[in-house]
Amino acid sequence: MRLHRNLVFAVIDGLIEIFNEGGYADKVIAKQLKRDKRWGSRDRSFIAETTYDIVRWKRLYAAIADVGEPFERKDLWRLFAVWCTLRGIKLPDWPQFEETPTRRIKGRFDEFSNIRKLRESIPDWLDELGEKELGDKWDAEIAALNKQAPVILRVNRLKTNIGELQQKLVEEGHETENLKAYKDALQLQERANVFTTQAFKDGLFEVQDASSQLVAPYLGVEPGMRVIDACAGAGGKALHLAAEMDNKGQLIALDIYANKLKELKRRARRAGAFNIETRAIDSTKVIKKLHNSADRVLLDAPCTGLGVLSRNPDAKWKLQPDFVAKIQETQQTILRDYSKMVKPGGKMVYATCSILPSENQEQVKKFLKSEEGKNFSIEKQKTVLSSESGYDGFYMCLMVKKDEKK
Ligand SMILES: C[S@@+](CC[C@H](N)C(=O)[O-])C[C@H]1O[C@@H](n2cnc3c(N)ncnc32)[C@H](O)[C@@H]1O
Repeated sequence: MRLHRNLVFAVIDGLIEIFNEGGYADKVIAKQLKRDKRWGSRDRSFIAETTYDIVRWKRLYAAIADVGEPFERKDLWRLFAVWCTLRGIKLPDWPQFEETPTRRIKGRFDEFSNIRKLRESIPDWLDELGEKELGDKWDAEIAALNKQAPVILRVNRLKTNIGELQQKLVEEGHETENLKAYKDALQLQERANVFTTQAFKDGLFEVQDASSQLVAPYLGVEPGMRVIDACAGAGGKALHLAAEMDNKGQLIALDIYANKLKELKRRARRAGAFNIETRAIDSTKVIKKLHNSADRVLLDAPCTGLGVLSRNPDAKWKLQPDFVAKIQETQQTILRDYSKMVKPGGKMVYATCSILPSENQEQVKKFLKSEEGKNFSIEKQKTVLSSESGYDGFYMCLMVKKDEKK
């Protein structure tokens, strides 16, 4: 691989913003990619993937390069040199790489491979938490979460079907594989920016991880039902629910952030999902009005996101231990308050994209013991580990509300 100076500069500039200025990797990369209109798809993927890689392996690379935060510019060049050396990429004779100790880099990599928190490049507290919660599964799980996530599409059944979409994508130069265990999923054979395809612009698919695609079907919605997606965000699952309902019935999408719901509406228009109504939760009245009214409620709760580190590696560095405790309180409040919207005999799914039992089955156990939770029982639950599925880590639990009349 030949390194191009302006692309490497874009990576280094991006890393400064992410590591030293608190920028979010996805936003910073999107900004860097706008620097030069002449960059082609290979150039763009070099910038995006290299930046994500160095973010993912920050702790390991910094230990190997013997540099610490806050990073100076020259330190980031050293991290980049480590990235190249470990990939077997020959360093060009640029002044920034003078005196790079290539052999020492390899030696230190071997040395650090015996220490999990360095090998897997994670903060001490996260390594301790993962081991405490997952025991001997943590080793394989964190290794899986450090792999680059594949690109998975969800075919929009409101507009097309798997075979038709595959054909359209072939015509636009993208081969996909049918994932048999996931009824609506296609995996891209080669990474590409599919958002620029006509098929995407026509709303024929969404980009959505395979594990995430299990959640909407888990709720068992049917056309004609009244369904509430209480933490709908920008609507990944809401769009899937609308397709599962065949656009029939009422789907109320709630969130505390109106701007996310605005984005949901835009995506719904593109997807041809017409039965979604959005409501921002700006007071407790919004929820009260919906008490005992829904056949199905989805609680896709805010969480640590520890199941989706593959696609969001900078969460390893942005996440703080006190946030873990805080978000767990929010999850319990959401379970308590929003479960009241389920009507007697109705069902609810509590889901997270976390792999921590304390955000998942432990939260459900606690809820079932509470005043409101006494009305519910578990119908089924599923823990998806990234190390076992090859996709994101997820949890989902389907609960039924008692119907006293029966
Ligand atoms: C896991 S994300 C949802 C992702 C979304 N369902 C999807 O599939 O694209 C959790 C969402 O919960 C929202 N949220 C956080 N606190 C909330 C609360 N107290 N009530 C409702 N929504 C909340 C966040 O704004 C965020 O959009």
